[in-house]
Amino acid sequence: MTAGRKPLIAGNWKMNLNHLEAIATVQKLAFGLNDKDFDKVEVAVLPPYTDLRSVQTLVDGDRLRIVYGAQDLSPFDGGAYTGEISGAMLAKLGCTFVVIGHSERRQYHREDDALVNAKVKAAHRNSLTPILCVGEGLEVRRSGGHVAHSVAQLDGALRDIPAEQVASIVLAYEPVWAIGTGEVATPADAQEVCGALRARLAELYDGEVAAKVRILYGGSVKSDNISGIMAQEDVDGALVGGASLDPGEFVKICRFGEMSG
Ligand SMILES: O=C[C@H](O)COP(=O)(O)O
Repeated sequence: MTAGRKPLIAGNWKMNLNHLEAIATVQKLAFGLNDKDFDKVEVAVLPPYTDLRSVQTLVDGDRLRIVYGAQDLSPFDGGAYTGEISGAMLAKLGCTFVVIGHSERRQYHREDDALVNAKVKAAHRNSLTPILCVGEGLEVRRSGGHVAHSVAQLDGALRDIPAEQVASIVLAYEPVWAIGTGEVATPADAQEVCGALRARLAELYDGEVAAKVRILYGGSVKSDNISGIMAQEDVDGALVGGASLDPGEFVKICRFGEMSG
């Protein structure tokens, strides 16, 4: 965490919580985060598509300082693509963010770097901020190729994306072996790859662009390990899966700076 980049804690609900559960969850989050001086951290929720309208109504109606986004989008802006959701539809629902290239999309839906790149472009066409995920599996980690692997995914995702668009992007380093396993990367592991991603941005663009980009860590983040992760220079927040489904725990994660010991 470095002054100048506002920390972002984003809860990726994955395929959990229907729209009624979403309303109850956001209400509990709002209750836990509603003091006026809690503005040092940007808090986002990333619900399933079917929850977005309910979340929008709640956030707008109660003027909550919680932003929200989707977990994926189509690379196309409209047309005969059964089952797809366009960036324009998400923008109309007031989404700020959209997750792109999550390892579960890469693994279960065979998304490759070219498709991830097309989705980043679709997000920008529709004024959505990508939360672009990269990260290695266990075999790559064991072979020592984790930095090169994550940097290569970054290169593929950002092909032909101009500097002014990259500056507003959010990156998320999520080692696949740490997702939903309870196996959290050490703060030093997180810093190693997040630092390498920032250095690569400086090479591809320049230091000014690299310094603006927020880089999150994701993988078994909980209230008892967030502080060590956030203490790292190049880690600007967290992409939280399982722990974001428990509003009490998610509030504690968002309030990481207030925890003692
Ligand atoms: O998008 C979130 C990540 O996949 C992390 O999930 P997790 O916190 O359940 O390990």
